[in-house]
Amino acid sequence: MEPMLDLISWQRLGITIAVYFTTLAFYRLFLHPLSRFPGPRLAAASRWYEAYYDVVKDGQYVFKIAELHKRYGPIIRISPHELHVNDAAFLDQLYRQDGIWDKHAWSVDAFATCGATMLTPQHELHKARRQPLNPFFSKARVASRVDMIAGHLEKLCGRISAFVESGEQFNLGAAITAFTRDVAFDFILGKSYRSLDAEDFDEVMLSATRGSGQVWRLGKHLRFVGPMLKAMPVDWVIKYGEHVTKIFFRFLKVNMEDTERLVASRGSPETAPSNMVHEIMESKLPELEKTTTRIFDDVAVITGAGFETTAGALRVALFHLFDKPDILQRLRAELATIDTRDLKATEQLPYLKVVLLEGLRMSPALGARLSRIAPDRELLYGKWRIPAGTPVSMSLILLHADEAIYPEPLNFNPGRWMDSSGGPRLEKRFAPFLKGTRGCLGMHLAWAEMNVLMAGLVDRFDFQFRDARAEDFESDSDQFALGTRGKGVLNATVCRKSR
Ligand code: HEM
Repeated sequence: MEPMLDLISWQRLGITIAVYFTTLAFYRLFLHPLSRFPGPRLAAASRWYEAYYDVVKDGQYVFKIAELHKRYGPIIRISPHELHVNDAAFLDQLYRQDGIWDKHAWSVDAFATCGATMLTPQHELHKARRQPLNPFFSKARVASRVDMIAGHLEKLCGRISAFVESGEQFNLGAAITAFTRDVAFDFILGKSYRSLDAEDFDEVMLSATRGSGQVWRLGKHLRFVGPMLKAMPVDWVIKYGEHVTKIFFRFLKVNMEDTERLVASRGSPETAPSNMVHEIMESKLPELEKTTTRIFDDVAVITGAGFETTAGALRVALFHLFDKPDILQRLRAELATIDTRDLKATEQLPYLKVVLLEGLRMSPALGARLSRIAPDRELLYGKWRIPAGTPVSMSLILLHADEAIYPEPLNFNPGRWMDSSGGPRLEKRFAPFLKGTRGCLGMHLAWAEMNVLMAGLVDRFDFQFRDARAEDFESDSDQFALGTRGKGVLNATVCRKSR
């Protein structure tokens, strides 16, 4: 017995662990297929480097990566396993329609919602799950729901008109999120979640988005966090959680019940209008993919992807429009050239389009770097041969602020997209929704909402933002979604547009 105890003594255990980690670090630094790529040694040796910026520094790794690019060049090794490229010319190589493209499981699994299409690492399974969603989110389907979008706009304008009468200050930032949220749920589930009816526009959802980013970052490094949170009984969290968590879980519960209701009503004649759940249920996917749990993962993630993304671009564009009278006047003059506000007409307006492009540039929807893996072939970046199976990522925050492409990137300047030589060149290097097999599913819905809301509000109201500053809209952290300094708040007073 004694020799056995001796064998597992603490000292031996310590030495074994030390030898293991030293050997692992040696392998990663000198023998690993990525060892010849530039980047900091610490990041190459251990993921704890990233964990420090993710967890301790609260979502700062993307900005550290920007610094590292300045030092080491456009392609760098940012962890033992992953490369990052900061060069818009590589967008077309990495986000493509042809070929097999996996996602980095380590990153997407941290959400513990493996049934969601967006978070499915494997190419084939993702492709199968996305198939029934493509027609549901097509431009034609969105066009068929413009009345629904216009209805929510009227409700928003009604709420804003009440603030015109009262002269009270209100949070336009939360009101915009309420609009995009109500539209997204109505579109996806055929039911509005009525944030536009809430007195404070369900302002708490702004913090909830940020909170889920924190959980995701922690879950990447501590793998038990996501599954543990998912296993917690919802009613228990609603009872004992802190304020924001409670509200978020209450909302998740309603969302789950709605999904269950729609799954159960499959094929029934008096079911809700067009909704995504039925689209999946009626698809050719195998029955295993049609369980309530799997579909709920998709509902939760797609509805989650569908509001702060669009709201962020609208908020920054609205702030700058009302902060820069010349841009506002030009947009109003353009709107005056059409006598309808329907989607088809507003889509044709070139200045409205560049105002929105500039909003999308200054508010890239996602703070997270977006990885792709080519499992079956090498990728080429300049002289670099990237081994098959390597997660390679790019970050929209960094691309959209590249001074070489966008001089004075912090300046809201729609004109940069109109310059006859520069504009088309810029659009070629710009992909705010990304492209390829895993590009944004909700792009047409987002464009419709942005066109309708912008034309609707600019036409009717004059906003004043007394305590808002341009810095409030700058990204301050990676919350998977974009974290901004102002956290989505945009306090406004309003009057009717002067004629
Ligand atoms: C301005 C608004 C939006 C922007 C800029 C945007 C941007 C993006 C980007 C960059 C991706 C790629 C993410 C990745 O590689 O992991 C993405 C994916 C996605 N987006 Fe959006 N998005 C917006 C609005 C929406 C809306 C309104 C919806 C739905 C209601 C939506 C649903 C999705 C989904 C489901 C995916 C995953 C697609 C897949 O993996 O096949 N997005 N979006």
